[in-house]
Amino acid sequence: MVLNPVLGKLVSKRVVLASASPRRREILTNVGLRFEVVPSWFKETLEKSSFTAPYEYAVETAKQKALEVANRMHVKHMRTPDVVIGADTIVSVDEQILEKPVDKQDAYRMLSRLNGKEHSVFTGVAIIHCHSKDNQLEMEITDFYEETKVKFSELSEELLWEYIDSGEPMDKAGGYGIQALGGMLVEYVHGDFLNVVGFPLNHFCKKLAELYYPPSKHNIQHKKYDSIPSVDTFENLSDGESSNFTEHKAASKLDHSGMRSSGAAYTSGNTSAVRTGFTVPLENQNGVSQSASKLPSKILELMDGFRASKALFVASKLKIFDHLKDKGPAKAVDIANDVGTSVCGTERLLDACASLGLLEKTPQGYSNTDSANTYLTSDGKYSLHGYIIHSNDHLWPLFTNLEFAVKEGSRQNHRAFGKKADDLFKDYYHSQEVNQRFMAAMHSIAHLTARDVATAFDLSQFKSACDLGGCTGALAYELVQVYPNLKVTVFDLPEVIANTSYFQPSGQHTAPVTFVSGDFFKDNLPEADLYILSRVLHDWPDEKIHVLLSKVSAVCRPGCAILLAEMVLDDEKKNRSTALLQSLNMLVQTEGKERSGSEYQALLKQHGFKNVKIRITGNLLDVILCVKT
Ligand SMILES: O=c1[nH]cc([C@@H]2O[C@H](COP(=O)(O)OP(=O)(O)OP(=O)(O)O)[C@@H](O)[C@H]2O)c(=O)[nH]1
Repeated sequence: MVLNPVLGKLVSKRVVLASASPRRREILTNVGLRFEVVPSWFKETLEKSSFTAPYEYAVETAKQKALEVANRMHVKHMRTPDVVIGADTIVSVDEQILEKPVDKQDAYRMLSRLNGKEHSVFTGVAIIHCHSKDNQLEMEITDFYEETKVKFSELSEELLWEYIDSGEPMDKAGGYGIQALGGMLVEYVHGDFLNVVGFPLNHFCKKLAELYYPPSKHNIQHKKYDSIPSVDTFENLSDGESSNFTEHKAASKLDHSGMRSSGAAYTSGNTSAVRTGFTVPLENQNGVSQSASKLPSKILELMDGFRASKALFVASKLKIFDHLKDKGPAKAVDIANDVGTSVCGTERLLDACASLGLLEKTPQGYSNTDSANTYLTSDGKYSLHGYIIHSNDHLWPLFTNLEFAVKEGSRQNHRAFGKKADDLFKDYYHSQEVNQRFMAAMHSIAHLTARDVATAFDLSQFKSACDLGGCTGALAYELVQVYPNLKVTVFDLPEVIANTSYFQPSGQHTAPVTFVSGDFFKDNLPEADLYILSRVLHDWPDEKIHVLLSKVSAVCRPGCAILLAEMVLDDEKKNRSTALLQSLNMLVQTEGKERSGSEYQALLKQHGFKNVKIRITGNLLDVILCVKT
């Protein structure tokens, strides 16, 4: 017997679970679903950086798992299944995706990242309805995801290792099993518990309800374009309703966006129109209502992108995150009084920030989320405040001239700021304020990426390094921490070196870092075993890069090396939107661009750097190392 009528719709169908996960099997068996298990052979190796959000990665992997099984079963002339279900669970923390650990060290790395913090668990699910027609496999794919927030307590090293030694982490996303020993690590769970375990049962049933019980014609005609979901719960549905999946398909096939064709992704509790995934009435010019497919959520998200960015920028400029770190939770009226803004405007800004996941809103007032405390307050080690202010004050005016930049193929500083600087960096150095703002922005990104850049390769063979254009020294300080025998010289323009003292870390690691002023295009370069160019080459056109690389090559002895830190594009330049948007960013303000691994290889080769190694770090900067032979 199946308690839920929605699951009853699957009773007569051949259902296949394309997963080896014993937890998924158990969750679905427990609710009376009858199915076969055919584990997917799809390797979970999709390029993570090509997805703009972690849930997209989980959804795509789930889809590929299910597709592989559907195709394999069809090709092998086994009876084609009616429904194939695939799922993929990932953990997302600090913009990183964690899957199952490969060994104990990996489990330790993951659990240490989660320690004392909140993270998100996403499970992507794909439901594929299959039909075999003239021996051709036809498929209708529905996909969705669910997000659950989980917070770990502060855990000691000893406890972490004891847990790792239990063996439990090894086949679990993020390295823990919330349903067993791992439950002891968890302080709270916000959202669907089973989603963390590996399968969002509630959302799955709602999705089936949407598929098998689409809204009746009567309901559709009376709904407004922006109506909330037509199927919000599945409990009150009875088998007596007259619709079926095939009827619904005919109405839902259109997707004017050209984007994913079914199953708009949404989080639980979000009741926007996107959530329905159903036909909604649109009136044509004659006032006759016609069916359109679900809303093009990705396009709508992109259309809204600039509003979300600006809300973040303004909240940062007003130092709302600093304020809430000290005084939260606080009411809108108190925040408005303290920062000197209108109550009505502040309240809307705070609500928008809460909806974007930057703040939490409770009856006590607004408070920072963990990631706002870490990244959005102005004084934290990993603060992005400097870069956000730079984005608002410098990049935003440049980007408003993107159309000119694309038409003319050149930077737009003259339009954005009313003056044409011959030298790229002159813009920054004409005022102390702008200079410090730019340095703070570079410092933010350098801090966030420094550990991954420093550890992408083993650099312990080098005794001295010179960070050309090393700005505030953030990478240099990280390097001397990771490699205690290394001495690093930061070489940058006099205007930069004059302002570095503000960014110096306190503590005993300052001695192996020295600052030397000079222009790497004109002056002699300091002697070193390792020359570092982090976010430098992307500022310049190839001709200028050749000037710089030939200077580095001339002072680089055999056995010495060059290390580049840049966003490395894939060779076809089609995947990594962060890097491709960064390349537009370089267009509006420099003569440079982001380049692919092969392009960097070709540039280096011309200057005697041959054995080029590239590491994609998963962070904002990738690393290229080449030892001169
Ligand atoms: O708290 C828990 N979190 C996660 C799990 C289990 O972790 C894995 C996640 O891995 P994946 O989604 O890749 O699924 P696989 O096990 O590899 O099986 P597939 O055949 O579907 O690829 C999943 O098993 C979760 O159940 C957990 O148990 N507790």
